[in-house]
Amino acid sequence: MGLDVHHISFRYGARTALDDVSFSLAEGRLNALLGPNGAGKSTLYALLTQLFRLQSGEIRLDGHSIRGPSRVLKQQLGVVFQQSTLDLDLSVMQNLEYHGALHGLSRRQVRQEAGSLLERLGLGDRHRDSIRSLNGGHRRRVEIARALLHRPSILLLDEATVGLDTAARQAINRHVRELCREQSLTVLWATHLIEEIAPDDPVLVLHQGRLQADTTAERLCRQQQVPTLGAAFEQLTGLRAPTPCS
Ligand SMILES: Nc1ncnc2c1ncn2[C@@H]1O[C@H](COP(=O)(O)OP(=O)(O)OP(=O)(O)O)[C@@H](O)[C@H]1O
Repeated sequence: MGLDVHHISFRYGARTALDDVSFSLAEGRLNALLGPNGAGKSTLYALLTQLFRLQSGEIRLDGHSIRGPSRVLKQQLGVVFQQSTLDLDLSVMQNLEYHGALHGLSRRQVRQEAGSLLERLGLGDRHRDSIRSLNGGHRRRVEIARALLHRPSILLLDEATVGLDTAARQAINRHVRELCREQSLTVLWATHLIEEIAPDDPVLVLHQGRLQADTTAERLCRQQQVPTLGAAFEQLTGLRAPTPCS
């Protein structure tokens, strides 16, 4: 399922958060959305998920323009926001069941789907555990499982690995790449961490609301005539590429 963003601009009063942004997601791939703080990533996610109304431009799903609240878009998108929305006192499965009910799935459907998703995400034995008892990396994986429960074809992750240690970040990155490969899942992976991006990943670089690059990481390095994506990022934004804290 193709997702295109076509000439989107968005303002908060006098402040421009997105300025004429257009791109198409590569299907079945992890599309990295790289941008420093304040680049406009969260605003873009709020528009894609229809949390905010478009001010100008359009979103197209498989070539069809989405106008107004769309059930089709809702069905095709799975979303993991920056802030966790899991209920800490409920179990992993209860959290998934609650979300499934919102999407009209029966308990049985949820249990079937959740079983294989949790297995795939390395949480096969944690169904009954409360969210509170899980570490940050495992909570993130539950959120990914929850986002995929209704079988969307596109997964939007907004800084999904923020605050996690290196091992947990790498594990989540690996799991998401497996889902792309094995299920042709299309992913938009917003990050400010260069190290999460592979050389052949499609990369969108957003800075001050403008799309500065739409290519693969290796092509971007060639275009900018620099050896690393970090150096290309610095050249495009004038900012040092952030490195993880741990
Ligand atoms: N509610 C708001 N009111 C006014 N300005 C806002 C609001 N939300 C965001 N902005 C501004 O819009 C721009 C884009 O912000 P946005 O949160 O989309 O960026 P971001 O790339 O997600 O940043 P971060 O990584 O820090 O979350 C920034 O200049 C920000 O200050």
